[in-house]
Amino acid sequence: MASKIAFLPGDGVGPEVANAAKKVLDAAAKKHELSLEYADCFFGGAAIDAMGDPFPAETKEACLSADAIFLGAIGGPKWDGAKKRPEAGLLEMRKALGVFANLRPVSVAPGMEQLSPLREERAKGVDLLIVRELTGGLYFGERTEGYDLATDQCLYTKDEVTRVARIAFEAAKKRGGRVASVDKANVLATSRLWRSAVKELHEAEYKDVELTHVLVDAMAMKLIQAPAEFDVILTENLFGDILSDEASVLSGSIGLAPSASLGEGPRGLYEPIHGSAPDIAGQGKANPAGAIMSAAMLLRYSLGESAAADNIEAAVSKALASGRGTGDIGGEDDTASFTDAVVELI
Ligand SMILES: NC(=O)c1ccc[n+]([C@@H]2O[C@H](COP(=O)([O-])OP(=O)(O)OC[C@H]3O[C@@H](n4cnc5c(N)ncnc54)[C@H](O)[C@@H]3O)[C@@H](O)[C@H]2O)c1
Ligand SMILES: CC(C)[C@H](C(=O)O)[C@@H](O)C(=O)O
Ligand SMILES: [Mg+2]
Repeated sequence: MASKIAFLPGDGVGPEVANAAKKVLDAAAKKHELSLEYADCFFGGAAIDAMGDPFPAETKEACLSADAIFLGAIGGPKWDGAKKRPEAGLLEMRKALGVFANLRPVSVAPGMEQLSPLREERAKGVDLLIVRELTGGLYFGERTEGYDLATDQCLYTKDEVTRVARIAFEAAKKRGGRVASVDKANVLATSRLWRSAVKELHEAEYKDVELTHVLVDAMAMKLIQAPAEFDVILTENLFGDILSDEASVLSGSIGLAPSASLGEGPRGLYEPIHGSAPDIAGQGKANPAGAIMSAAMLLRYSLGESAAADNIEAAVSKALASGRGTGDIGGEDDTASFTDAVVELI
């Protein structure tokens, strides 16, 4: 039976990188004899234009009945004044899918240190996984918005912290065995709850994993100063959003960074971590590697096809190692020619 993928290209460079990922997925499917069926859906600004809502009921239904959801990117200045912005649609979708754990891996492959802005010793051996809580915290609290006063509520329950911490500890057991939990416990009540819930779970079930607690401002510094020291970085929604954009640049460009958002079951949401990049949209300049690697994560986590996922990841690494790449990493490819190079290697 065919695996069903809800396919949401979105806005700006979203469709450019999503179509690149689809091309690579199709090549991997052919090679590994997988049957994939796509349901094309309106989402984000494109859905506001077509249907008046960034997350229309039809799209929600297609996502909920799919095995996996693939998203390009959404948003852009065109919809800044919209009553319900594309970004609100994205938050609503993550909540509706129950994908509370967002995995954002960042690594610098041996020999690829020259792509990193750190360029030297510090970039060597960087291999980290950010586990970002995705359906709680400031992004989902109540808001009030007036002319001279606005508020955003930050709320976490212990259960919300424990379930995402468990994902981080389990991931660490399969990687380097270390978790750095990031919070702002010197100021925020939600961070003190975060720290005590993480400690309690560690004490009860994961004593074999090394756990440290790092304040978020210090982590912003350490990610530049000594990024190779870290293995799994566990953190709440807002901090994870910011630190993952920062960490992505360690490998050369935000355009290289993939993500998987997972909940209780195998169904997941896969998207590069970057946005719609309005400054380069429509010019064929977007780096599709993050979207392509997100497609690999889809095969691995939602469809259980790890051989096909390995094949895609190896093809991207090989293409990059041979000097192929888009302009953001100093290469001469456009989106299409880099994608073709990856397809060729598959
Ligand atoms: N998941 C998502 O869909 C998502 C994520 C982040 C931002 N956004 C939205 O995207 C819009 C633009 O946001 P922004 O400009 O702050 O962030 P952005 O990630 O779109 O772009 C930041 C910078 O990175 C560059 N960049 C991004 N993706 C790239 C790629 N694939 N290849 C090469 N360069 C790339 C851009 O050109 C830009 O200079 C906003 O509306 C924002 O809300 C959406
Ligand atoms: C667009 C925005 C809502 C989104 C987020 O903050 O989660 C984006 O920045 C991301 O990282 O996926
Ligand atoms: Mg972000």
